[in-house]
Amino acid sequence: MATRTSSAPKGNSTSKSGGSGRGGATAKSGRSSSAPRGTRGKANAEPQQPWIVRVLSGAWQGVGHLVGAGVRRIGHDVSELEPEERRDGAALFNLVLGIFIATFAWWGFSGWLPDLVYSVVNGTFGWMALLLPLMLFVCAFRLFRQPWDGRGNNRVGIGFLIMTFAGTGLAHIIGGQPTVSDGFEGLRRAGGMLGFLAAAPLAAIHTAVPVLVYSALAFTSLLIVTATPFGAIPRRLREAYEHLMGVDLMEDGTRGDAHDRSYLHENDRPAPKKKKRMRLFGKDEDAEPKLEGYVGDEAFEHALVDGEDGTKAPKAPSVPPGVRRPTQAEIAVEKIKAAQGLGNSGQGENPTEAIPVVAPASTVPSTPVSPPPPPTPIPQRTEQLSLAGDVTYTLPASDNLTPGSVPKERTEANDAVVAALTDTMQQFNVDATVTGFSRGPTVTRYEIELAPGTKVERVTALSKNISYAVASSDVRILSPIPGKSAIGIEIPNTDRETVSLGDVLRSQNARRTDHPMVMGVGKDVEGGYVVANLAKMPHLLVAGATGAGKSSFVNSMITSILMRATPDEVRMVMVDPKRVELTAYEGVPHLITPIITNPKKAAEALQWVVREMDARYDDLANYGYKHIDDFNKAVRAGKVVPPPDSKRVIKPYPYLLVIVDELADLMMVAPRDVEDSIVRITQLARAAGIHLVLATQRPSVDVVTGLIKANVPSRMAFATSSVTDSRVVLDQPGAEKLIGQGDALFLPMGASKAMRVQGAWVSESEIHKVVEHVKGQLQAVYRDDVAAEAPKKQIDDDIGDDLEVLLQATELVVTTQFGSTSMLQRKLRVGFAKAGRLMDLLESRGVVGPSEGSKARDVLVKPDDLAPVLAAMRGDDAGAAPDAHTAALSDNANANIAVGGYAEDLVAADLDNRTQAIEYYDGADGGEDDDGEDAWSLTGR
Ligand SMILES: Nc1ncnc2c1ncn2[C@@H]1O[C@H](COP(=O)(O)OP(=O)(O)OP(=O)(O)O)[C@@H](O)[C@H]1O
Repeated sequence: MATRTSSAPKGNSTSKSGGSGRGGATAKSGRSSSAPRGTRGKANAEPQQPWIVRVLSGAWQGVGHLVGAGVRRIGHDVSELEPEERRDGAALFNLVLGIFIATFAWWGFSGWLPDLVYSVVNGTFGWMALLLPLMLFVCAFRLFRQPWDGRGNNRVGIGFLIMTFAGTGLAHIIGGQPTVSDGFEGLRRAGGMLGFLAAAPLAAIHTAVPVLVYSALAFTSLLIVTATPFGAIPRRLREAYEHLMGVDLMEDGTRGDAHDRSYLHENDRPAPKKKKRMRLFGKDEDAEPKLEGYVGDEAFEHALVDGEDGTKAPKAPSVPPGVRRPTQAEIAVEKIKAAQGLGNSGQGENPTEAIPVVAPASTVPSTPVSPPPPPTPIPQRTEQLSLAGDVTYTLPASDNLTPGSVPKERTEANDAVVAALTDTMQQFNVDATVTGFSRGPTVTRYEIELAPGTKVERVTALSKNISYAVASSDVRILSPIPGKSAIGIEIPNTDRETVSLGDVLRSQNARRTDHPMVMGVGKDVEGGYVVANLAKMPHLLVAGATGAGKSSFVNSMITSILMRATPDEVRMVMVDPKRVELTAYEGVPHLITPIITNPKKAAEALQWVVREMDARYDDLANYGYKHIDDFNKAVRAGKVVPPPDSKRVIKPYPYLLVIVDELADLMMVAPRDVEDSIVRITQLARAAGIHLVLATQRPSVDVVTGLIKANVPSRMAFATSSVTDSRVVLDQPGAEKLIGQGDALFLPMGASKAMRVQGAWVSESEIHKVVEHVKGQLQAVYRDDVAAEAPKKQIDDDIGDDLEVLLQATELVVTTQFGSTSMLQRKLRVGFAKAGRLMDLLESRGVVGPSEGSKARDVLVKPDDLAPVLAAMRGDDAGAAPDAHTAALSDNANANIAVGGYAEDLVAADLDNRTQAIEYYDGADGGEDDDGEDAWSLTGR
């Protein structure tokens, strides 16, 4: 059986679009430049052949193509073979020979020629001559339809040869072991000449020996032809049984799909019946995926081992059988042609511009194209705070944060992926080209452009095949890339890079603003630095599975603030129920209260934040300002004057950043209180300069409730364990495909699409240095009212969950001056038992007198006294007049600025310095304070 030995591209891997688009052009020229050796050899030899040979050969080929075209249309259509891939001449030879032998072996034709051939064939193979036509037909069928599958065709051919040999040996034994003395006629009626030669020596030992040997050989040949490994025999037998009994093969789809990958249109998979027929013809459709499956498994195993021992990144993964991967040189040649005209216009300088696929990385080794951010220090701000004349607070020096590794723009791993993507597109006949890629620290986004008329769905439907081809389960497809007519395929880098917080804070955009609430977020997929203003978010939800990078993000955030903000600009409340994540910051002067580790205390601290917010709002309302920034500006300008009889010194309010490292722990302790506080803070606190950052590893609906979600507009989703969690955090899937360790989707307020970023990394030692610097200058002055004041507002235990309805009942009874249980029942629509309980509560609080049988009770509170009674029930400090309350809180707020235990007048004396300082950054940032300004921004590299 004539087969091609080298694997050639399968037929339909070639675009038939006539080169429409670059994909088509690339595919075509790629193929022609890599025309099969056999074809090329033939073309060279042709001129040397006599014309008669050429004519006959041409005629033979012509008939072969004609028959082949018909055979390829049998069942599901595989007629899209390229001319140079066909083996129709050889296939026709097998077919004609099979028919010829069948004429006398099966149908008994006679004549001098059949008789002559019959004598030869029958004399050589004996009874096996009956099977020869069948074998030749199978070979012809394969050659017509799958000429590209050289390996499979060779296997079938070799299997048939072994089968013939074993069959003749067995036939010789069964035919009575004729000897040469029985003559040619005697041998023909057994195993023929071949059978005699095969079996006679073994039969001399014992008759059983050739029987055993050739039975085993025949069985083995059957396995070879059907490509069945020994281990798969039971499964094959079961399948065969199911097949014959007409039972649906459960696994068939999978096998069929895997096989289809090698030569069928993706959307053109055969119906189960057709698959059945193909298998009955001995086609190795089951075998191919199995064999290739082993190869594929190996590739994945290699990838794993490589990853483990840190050796070289895996090469592009295996491709389906018979499909030849274009060489790097071919890719380079084609892409250089395609990319001509793009020039080298500063590629890499603009992070939004993908690197065109021009040459393999071997010629562009893993070197950065654009320079890393300058390692120059962050300029010291002019408003360094002078405290008490002899203490000057300086921000930590930039060199406390070490520079990260130099970013790479292209590595060999990227080129391997480009080759794998190109192959996949070709295999599935998708007319698309990989036009470039943008390498980020964790993932690279490959850009794919479609030829006109090619559907986007053709590519998106290939996501699993792409995952397979690049040996990664974390492939994410963006269609389109926002702002571009291209599909983006994000594939994790096998050689990840760490993003240093120092680099992010030294980037252009971070330097552009002095706003103290600006933090370094990380780097996006295009390699641009992402910085965000926490004041503009205005509240942030950080979620992700354990180990995904939340705490590292929170560390980066806090360190950013410590690097950029003085304690009088930003104050922090840190809640760390896990107890270990934030301990490094204990004692920094930016803290208002020691780090809170007790969830119950944390819930109370949130209530303090609500009170602080109310106090700030009171000031805003009293003095007629809408935002704390305006109020602060007015204070510095001396426009805010306290009432003449007040001793209060009005000072600017610092921003207040409340960080909760594990929201779930708080929600478990006091879900209602925590939710109420968070909702109140998030609804109003923006104008008051109070901002919440809530982190959780359990983004489920009982932790991140609908109310919390609705009021926390910015989201940072690290890798989640399920798509449901992703939806809870982002309202869209995607986070479940992230690869952990700082890989995140960032959805700042106002953005419609989440941005993929690699979070900035700050090491323990860097944190330590920064914290030491900060603590060395000032000691933290904690406010004891944060956790202490809250118990005052405790609601009595006996009221429990009935506070709201009790307040209504009190209002009702006092305003109507009618203490009737049945009235409460009617008006409040409660049952008798509840109304009776409410009346008992009212009696215990002195609102009504004791029961007097069926008569209504006396009401002891006059309508004028209703407000303090209600306040007492709520747990508010009833005695404090609203004004006094506000003033006290405001003084507390001002005390926040009194760092280092200095007296208030000292702080007041410093006001001028601070005023100037704060005006400086407000002025520099003035334009950004407008509503609607993005909370985040990107910079170049
Ligand atoms: N931005 C990053 N860059 C590099 N590595 C990171 C980054 N973020 C996290 N990692 C790696 O991932 C590990 C786990 O991160 P982290 O402790 O922040 O996860 P977590 O989500 O807070 O987990 P848990 O909820 O269990 O505390 C870190 O020890 C670090 O090795």
